[in-house]
Amino acid sequence: MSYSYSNAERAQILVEALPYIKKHSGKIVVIKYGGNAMINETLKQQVMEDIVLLWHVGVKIVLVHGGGPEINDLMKRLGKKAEFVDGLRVTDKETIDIVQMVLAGKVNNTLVNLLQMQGGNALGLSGADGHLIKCKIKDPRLGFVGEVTEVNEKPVLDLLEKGYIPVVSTVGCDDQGNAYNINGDTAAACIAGALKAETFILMTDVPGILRDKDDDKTLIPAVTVAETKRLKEEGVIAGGMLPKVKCCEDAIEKGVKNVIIMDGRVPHSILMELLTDEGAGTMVTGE
Ligand SMILES: Nc1ncnc2c1ncn2[C@@H]1O[C@H](COP(=O)(O)OP(=O)(O)O)[C@@H](O)[C@H]1O
Ligand SMILES: CC(=O)N[C@@H](CCC(=O)OP(=O)(O)O)C(=O)O
Repeated sequence: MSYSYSNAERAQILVEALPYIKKHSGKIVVIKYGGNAMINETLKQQVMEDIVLLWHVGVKIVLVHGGGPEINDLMKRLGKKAEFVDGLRVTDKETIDIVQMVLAGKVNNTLVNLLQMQGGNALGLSGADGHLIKCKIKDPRLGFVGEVTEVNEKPVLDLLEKGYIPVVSTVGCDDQGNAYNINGDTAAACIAGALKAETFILMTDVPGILRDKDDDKTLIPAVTVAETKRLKEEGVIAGGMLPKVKCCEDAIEKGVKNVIIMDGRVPHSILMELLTDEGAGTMVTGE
């Protein structure tokens, strides 16, 4: 989309971003990207543009991605039925191979490529690289689904230090070399926590935490962890939002300053959140 702004208006818009650029430059921002926001090619392109723009102004971006719909797609093509228990994919031996191929292979490569096409310098790694994500079996009934036991943030810090955008797929491994499938939100929250990120952005398919989940106009722009606990007790936060909010709480407990649940379907929502006073989605903070 292009707008008919005068040059003076364009300059004014850029100047208005200056305090926000100063605020975030040099800080670590972890972005969890996945789900439907990753299916739409135009939206995907816009997310990559946002990331590269922020990277150019000195924000230390770490992109952690899922790819559930793409795993479903390959499973279907291979004639395998996808099965979920409490939102987690039942992952047998064959499925973990598919998960690795899709997440650490196709999706990771594609995102690295797209970032580089926008002029960014990206480097892909999986949770198995550099012992980034260690895990153990979460529940034997789920097969190779990993529960994160340890995050070694050093490889990510090294890449940030060298000026790269690390792009992380959420496959982990144990000391015996078994690969595990980890839920994208959970893995991203663990990485954000280990990095003590300034900001952790969780992209989803709803505007944020809503007071009435069927009414987008009831968006709650900001909540504290104490308030999320109350909203859960009241039943306002339920269903798929429950594990998401748990990820926010865990990340904050580990030292992340702000977590933002935002709508990945809104074009340039990342820039709106970080570089304007409009904000986007729900910001969760410790107090
Ligand atoms: N208070 C709430 N605000 C927003 N969404 C909520 C709320 N309570 C429950 N939900 C449900 O949570 C879902 C988001 O979780 P989910 O679909 O698992 O996200 P994703 O696919 O991005 O991981 C929404 O589609 C909505 O149905
Ligand atoms: C254990 C488990 O369920 N893992 C997820 C990992 C991918 C993911 O989380 O993808 P999104 O972020 O796109 O949802 C899965 O297999 O679908």
